[in-house]
Amino acid sequence: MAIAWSEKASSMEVLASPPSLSPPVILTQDELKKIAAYKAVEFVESGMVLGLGTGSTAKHAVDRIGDLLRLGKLKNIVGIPTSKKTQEQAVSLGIPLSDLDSHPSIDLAIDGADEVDPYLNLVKGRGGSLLREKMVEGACKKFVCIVDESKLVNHLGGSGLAMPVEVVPFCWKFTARKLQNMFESSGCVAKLRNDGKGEAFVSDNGNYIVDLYLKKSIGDLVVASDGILRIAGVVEHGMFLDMATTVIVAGELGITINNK
Ligand SMILES: O=C(CO)[C@H](O)[C@H](O)COP(=O)(O)O
Repeated sequence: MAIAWSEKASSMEVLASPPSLSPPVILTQDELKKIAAYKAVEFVESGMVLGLGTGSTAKHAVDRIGDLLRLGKLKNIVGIPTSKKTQEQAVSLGIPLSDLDSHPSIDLAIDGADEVDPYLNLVKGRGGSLLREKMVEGACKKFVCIVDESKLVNHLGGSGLAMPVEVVPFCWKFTARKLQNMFESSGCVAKLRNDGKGEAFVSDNGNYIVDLYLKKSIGDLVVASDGILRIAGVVEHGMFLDMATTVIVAGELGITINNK
């Protein structure tokens, strides 16, 4: 049976509230992201192999890990970055890096998300790194997702923002049309993502991203996922179903930790 975040909220523990000050402190979205990220880094222990996420929320976590390494509070960390951008950030912070070939089992990954439903299914990839994120986070014993409360939705696609699908550049219009037709009854419009300079956005893997905009729920998520992956030309999609083991949500009322 479908549930909504508002129903779930009554059963969630608020772990930390901002201090009660007068006048009330309004935290920015970025401050909330940082609070969630710092909380997640409390799960990190010396000696761990860590999946390092991508995006403005994950960036705070990577910064924090770098700080703790520099201060000697964490030791012997190996990071597995989920994008070239995170790789550059981690190198600049002196975090030792490796890859899935050498470290096929990861202790813990920390990453953001674009949407989180009440079952802790996610949409990821508005930053364009969904393939590497799915590979790394799929290899994790624990995947802690960190979001501010604006990312909570009652069903995936519910924010009205993009549901990303990574496709090969070859005949991308053909693939985009197939995707749009597949979700026609959900009012789907498929658009090629651009890089903001008039060209197609190209992922770290040399692929394009087709963003699906949905007016209605796409129904059964496993059926939708399987359907998308059966289209030749699709590399991966941004639905992360049953992957997050914990979602940390930072909001004006404090932090909630939601475990699978
Ligand atoms: O999936 C992602 C990148 O591919 C990001 O984690 C997601 O887009 C959230 O980004 P942000 O933390 O900047 O809101």
